[in-house]
Amino acid sequence: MANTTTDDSRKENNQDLTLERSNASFNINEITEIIDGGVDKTKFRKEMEKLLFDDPLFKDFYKTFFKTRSELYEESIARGVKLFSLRQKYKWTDEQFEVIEDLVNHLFGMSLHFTMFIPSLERLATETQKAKWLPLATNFKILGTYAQTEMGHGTYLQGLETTATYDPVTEEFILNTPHKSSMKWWPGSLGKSSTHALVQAVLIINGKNYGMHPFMLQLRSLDNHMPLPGIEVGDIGPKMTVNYNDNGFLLLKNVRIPRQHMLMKHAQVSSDGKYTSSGPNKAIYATMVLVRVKMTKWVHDALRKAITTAVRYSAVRHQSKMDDSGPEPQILDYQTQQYKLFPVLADTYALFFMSRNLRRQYNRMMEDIRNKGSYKMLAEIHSISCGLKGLSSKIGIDGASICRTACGGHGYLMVAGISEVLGLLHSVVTAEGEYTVVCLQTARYLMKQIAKVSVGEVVTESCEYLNVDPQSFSCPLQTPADCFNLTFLCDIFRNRANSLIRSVASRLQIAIESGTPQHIAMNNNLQSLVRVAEAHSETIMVLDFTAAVTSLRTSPETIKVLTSLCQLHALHTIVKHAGDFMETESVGLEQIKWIREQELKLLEIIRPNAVALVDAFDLHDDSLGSLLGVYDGNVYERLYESTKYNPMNQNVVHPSYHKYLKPLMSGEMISKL
Ligand SMILES: CCCCCCCCCCCCCCCCCCCCCC(=O)SCCNC(=O)CCNC(=O)[C@H](O)C(C)(C)COP(=O)(O)OP(=O)(O)OC[C@H]1O[C@@H](n2cnc3c(N)ncnc32)[C@H](O)[C@@H]1OP(=O)(O)O
Ligand SMILES: Cc1cc2nc3c(=O)[nH]c(=O)nc-3n(C[C@H](O)[C@H](O)[C@H](O)COP(=O)(O)OP(=O)(O)OC[C@H]3O[C@@H](n4cnc5c(N)ncnc54)[C@H](O)[C@@H]3O)c2cc1C
Repeated sequence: MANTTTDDSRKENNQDLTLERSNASFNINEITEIIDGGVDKTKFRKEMEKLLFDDPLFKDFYKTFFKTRSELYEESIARGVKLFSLRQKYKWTDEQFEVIEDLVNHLFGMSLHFTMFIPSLERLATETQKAKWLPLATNFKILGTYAQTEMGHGTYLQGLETTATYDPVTEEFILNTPHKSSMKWWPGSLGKSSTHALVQAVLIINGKNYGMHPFMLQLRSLDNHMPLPGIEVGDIGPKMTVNYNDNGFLLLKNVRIPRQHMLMKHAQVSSDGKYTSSGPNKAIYATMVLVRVKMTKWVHDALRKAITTAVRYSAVRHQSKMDDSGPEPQILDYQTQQYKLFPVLADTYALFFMSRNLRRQYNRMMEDIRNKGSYKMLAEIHSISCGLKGLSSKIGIDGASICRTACGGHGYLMVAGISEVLGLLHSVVTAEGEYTVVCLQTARYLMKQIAKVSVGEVVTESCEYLNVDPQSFSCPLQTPADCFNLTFLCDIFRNRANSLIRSVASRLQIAIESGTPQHIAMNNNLQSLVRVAEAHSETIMVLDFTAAVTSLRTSPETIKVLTSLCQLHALHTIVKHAGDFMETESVGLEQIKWIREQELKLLEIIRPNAVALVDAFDLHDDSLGSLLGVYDGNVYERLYESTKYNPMNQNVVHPSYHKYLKPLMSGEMISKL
């Protein structure tokens, strides 16, 4: 039976949805608990939904679509302040706060305070610095952001131009953004809200450039919020989405800060200007790794909203006829609709299991760093998280676009909620490392791993498949039924990635050995390098999903339905990249035909459980933020109701009629020309 997180005061459930729900072959609560992480966590989430969505500040998400930017900003600050106060009152942990962030769609002001500012202090500050700033930050005496990107450089951190020049006489750093291109541009909550910023700037001592380092900078007075001397700060303007957020710009002119305001956990400057460093030189990039890991889960959160909307709407929407004498079918019954939506549904689940595993690996790495001072896993986690952040954002954008179009005209309305999801996903594909750029980081790592294999060195866990010689591989699919064998499918993914990696590595080696300068050889293979990063990341996703479904401790019915999704995720990914799989002889032409047939069979298998599989995400209507995807399915009534909130309908006759249309129609306008 369905969970009861929706607003019961509303109408009767739509009959189609009721029937769909009664047809489910499994207990949706089992999946809900897996996704929440256990019964207690489901209970906590439901309590939080009650707490939040009884409050008008967090209710009826769709009304935000009718607001101006300034109203959106103000409302988001009110939400942020409420959430921060509740966090303190109830002593929510970071993990619990992440649940809250998801419930409210990250739609609250100052979100970077907890997403980046505090984690940066935790990772980059010394114990003394932490003792000073963390209590101020966690008690909201200071509100912070992460200011790294500049107008001229976001990707290439070695090209940053903001300078922090050490003055040993006063024991201060002097901060400057010397050119227009050096101004900080993009940091969230910088424009109007933050009192402080973690500024990444190039450290200069005695004229020597030591590269990017983190500095704590107070931006605004704590009395009246005015910018401090030498600081110009403001909002960068309307964006594709996240318009509630005051992403900002920042210019600095000879702003002096005490020496102790450089975050010195990994690098230190003594009072007489001596530079020392400890730990790996990329340790100052630590916060970016954390956010990339989190983003893979954010993509799952976003995509499950889009797919819930699209599947439920497809179950209540009837259109056209399959058979002249029959009724208009649910659009979900068209094979084409299923082929659009079920692979997205499968991807959404794949994203969940992948992001859960990535987070676990990240947590293990952090434990190693904290307890043993060991950074051994850092390179591996950096490489995996880059590729998976990139891949998940691509899957998210593609999937949400499909959901949008699958909802026809109504899907184009903002109140359908999918455009908002899509816009948010577009921010994820770019922020925290642009897609191509992060893929290339993964590819760089893969090239190093394959070089290790060639000299008999041990490779890291995610690359173990490189130890196999692709020459010894033969496609394990002997019959169409083999296409459902997850062990076979995993081997096929491993072989495709292995072959692609080896072939690019060998092309690079040949080019370099024949005298092509390394940077030219790299550039000539850049697209292939992105492709190997994608292949590697897709392999990880399939392996993670398979490992999860084959080790689940739940009912056979639930395992069965999740296994079908895992199979569909793998088969659909093969079909999307059939060229790659055939080129690497991971599958043959015959197998591709079987895979296509089996994919269609899976649509039929999944169809009876489609609604239950999105219900299992157990999204509260106020979190879903879509009038097409509401739990009760009364879509048309909701759409009509929404016109009441539309400011365009405030006056029956709009003032522009009197100003323009009437004079045109009466001839007055033309006679004036
Ligand atoms: C209905 C509604 C429904 C709605 C539903 C919605 C539901 C929910 C949806 C939720 C949506 C919410 C939306 C909120 C908005 C978004 C907020 C996000 C905030 C974003 C904040 C930011 O955006 S903040 C800025 C991030 N800005 C970058 O991300 C710069 C990229 N650029 C680099 O990151 C470096 O520039 C780059 C390339 C590594 C090269 O760095 P470089 O040049 O120094 O290094 P090289 O390439 O030379 O590499 C040298 C060696 O360093 C190694 N290495 C490099 N990085 C390393 C590292 N991190 N850790 C360890 N090792 C590392 C490498 O592996 C090499 O190792 P080796 O030598 O052994 O090979
Ligand atoms: C919503 C949002 C929120 C953000 N929040 C913050 C924040 O809080 N703090 C902060 O500091 N920053 C923030 N940013 C900035 C963000 O981190 C950068 O925009 C991002 O890292 C991309 O860098 P860029 O803009 O320089 O893109 P560019 O690097 O200019 O990318 C443009 C194109 O150039 C290509 N390209 C660039 N370099 C290479 C290369 N080496 N090889 C191949 N192709 C390349 C890219 O693939 C891309 O196609 C935010 C951005 C967004 C959109």
